[in-house]
Amino acid sequence: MNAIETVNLRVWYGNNEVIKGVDLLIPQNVCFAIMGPSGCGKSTLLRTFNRLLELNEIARVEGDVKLFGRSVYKMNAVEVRRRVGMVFQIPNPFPHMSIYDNVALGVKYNKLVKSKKELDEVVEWALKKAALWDEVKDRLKDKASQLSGGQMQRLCIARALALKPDVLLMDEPTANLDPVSASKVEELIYELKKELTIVIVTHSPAQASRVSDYVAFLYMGKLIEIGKTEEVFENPKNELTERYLTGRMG
Ligand SMILES: Nc1ncnc2c1ncn2[C@@H]1O[C@H](COP(=O)(O)OP(=O)(O)OP(=O)(O)O)[C@@H](O)[C@H]1O
Repeated sequence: MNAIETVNLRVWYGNNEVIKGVDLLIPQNVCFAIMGPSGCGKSTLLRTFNRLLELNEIARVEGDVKLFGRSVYKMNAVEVRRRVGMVFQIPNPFPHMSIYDNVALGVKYNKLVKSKKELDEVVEWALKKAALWDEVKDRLKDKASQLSGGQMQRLCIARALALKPDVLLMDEPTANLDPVSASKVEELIYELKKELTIVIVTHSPAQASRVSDYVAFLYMGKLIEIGKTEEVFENPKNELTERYLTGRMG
């Protein structure tokens, strides 16, 4: 079964149609990249997957998004957002909260544990999964704002993982990181996709080719091409894809 499926998905902001009938299938346990030039609708598409888009009052969605075969619109929105975690372009931990609380908060809110001991275990587990534990284990009470940008982004990944999601959405997760921190996040993606499905938005073809198994090329709200990353990069079927991959598109 596919992790995510969209069926004739359309999105408008007011009268402006920005996603124009997208059908795509995202298999389980892969890293799936959505690439395309600025403004083509990548972030908008991603935000339909966990129903985050409906928090925007002027956004209107038509069509369907299925999570493991079930329409997300027939599920509880809070449950959808627990199962489909998200990491953003600018690391957004709660800066005044401790490192520990940043990870623990959602776990408590979703009542996923019964005791403090269990909570400690989940926090440790998530920080280990996000490859941050060794750097923070002796300073869990420090404020998140005291971390570096790269550490903050891994903290946000830990915060999402602590809810044990099936899918992790990453919207340009390395765009604001230095190269070393960015490659740490890319290594993490490689490890994490063994256990969950990752959908990453990137405007960098190089990053898509490094991290993803499948790739979709979006252009002006339309899905131009989709396939195994190797095949799309080696032999793009659409001229627009080729122009994008060879840097001949703005
Ligand atoms: N909150 C909003 N209100 C109105 N229009 C919006 C809103 N967010 C995005 N748009 C418009 O929708 C279109 C798609 O934007 P979106 O952010 O999804 O593209 P993107 O491919 O992720 O771009 P980028 O790579 O620059 O982040 C753009 O024309 C943008 O101006």
